[in-house]
Amino acid sequence: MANVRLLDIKKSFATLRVLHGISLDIQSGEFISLLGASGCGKTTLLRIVAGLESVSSGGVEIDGRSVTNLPPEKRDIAMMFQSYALLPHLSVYENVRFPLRMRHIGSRDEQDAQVRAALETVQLGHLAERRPRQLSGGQQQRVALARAIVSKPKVLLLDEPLSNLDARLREDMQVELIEIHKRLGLTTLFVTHDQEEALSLSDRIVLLNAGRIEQQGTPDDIYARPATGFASNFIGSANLVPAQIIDTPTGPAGKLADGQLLPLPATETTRGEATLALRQEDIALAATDTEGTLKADLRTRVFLGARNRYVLSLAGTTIRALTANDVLIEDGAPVRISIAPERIRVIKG
Ligand SMILES: Nc1ncnc2c1ncn2[C@@H]1O[C@H](COP(=O)(O)OP(=O)(O)OP(=O)(O)O)[C@@H](O)[C@H]1O
Repeated sequence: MANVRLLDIKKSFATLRVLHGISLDIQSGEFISLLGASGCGKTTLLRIVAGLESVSSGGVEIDGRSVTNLPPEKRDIAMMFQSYALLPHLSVYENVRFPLRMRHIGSRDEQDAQVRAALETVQLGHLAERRPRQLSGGQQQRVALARAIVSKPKVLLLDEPLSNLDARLREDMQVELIEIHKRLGLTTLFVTHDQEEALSLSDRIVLLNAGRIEQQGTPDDIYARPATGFASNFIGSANLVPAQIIDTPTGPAGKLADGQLLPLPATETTRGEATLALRQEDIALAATDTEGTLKADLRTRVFLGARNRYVLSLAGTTIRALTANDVLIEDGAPVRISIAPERIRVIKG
């Protein structure tokens, strides 16, 4: 276990500036997700921590010691990639032993004990003699994980390790990753563009936007209090609706472009131009005009199995609402929506 410090890391590829000054303190044993859209610089940052990429400026410290100029093998870090990169001609056992062999770690007996322990951790002890092609995608992924943890690294770097798995397997592996992390307590930096994955796995989420940290916090924090429009949109896929925040006899409200009023909590202090962030899952739909509901136009319904996603037009803005699949509203029918005032986030300006 080790703490990791990223010190004002900047990185350019020729004229392309990819990272604009990333500073981050990662506590020993912490599980951090780097979350962001494709191309925002997540992988580049991870490769810099691993030593596979140089910095343009700034540095990396592990346990208070600068590793900025150390090669990957001197950093005590293991990295697992999206493609598992298993060696096809070696057995599962030999794939996992590979890093120990390459770095001459331990005697043959010690290596054997470490490989067996790593395979047990990922529950693959019984498949040690198989070749990678004789395994399912999920099993191959576990071999890659065993290979990453076999040398007992101080820091584990995971670059979208679950993205090649189908939805069901992915959920299973998420649970396993949480359990393995708890058991081994490795400081872990996990790259993903999947907000649900980040929310379910991490102690802390670091949201990256175009090479900068947009926001960081615990999953609860980031989900409940996205600081910017970008964060709202990215986490929880909120709808962003422009509004004028005004006082009404019953308290503050968001006045939408068509004049409809959306009540806000009494504690809301913003006034004037703002954006309302409305979470898809917080929007309730009704077919009848009851008090406190707003009129919207139904554009389409997308059946998602357990849920429905309704695409609506609210005061000229397209919004999406995620509901249980028993809320059935006919296409073309008038729709009313409501949303609990305390669930609405007001973003200034
Ligand atoms: N070796 C390189 N040479 C030139 N440009 C690069 C290099 N590596 C990455 N880039 C560019 O840097 C930017 C950030 O890439 P990076 O792979 O870090 O993004 P990412 O957030 O991990 O995206 P993804 O989720 O798609 O992997 C991209 O515009 C990419 O094209």
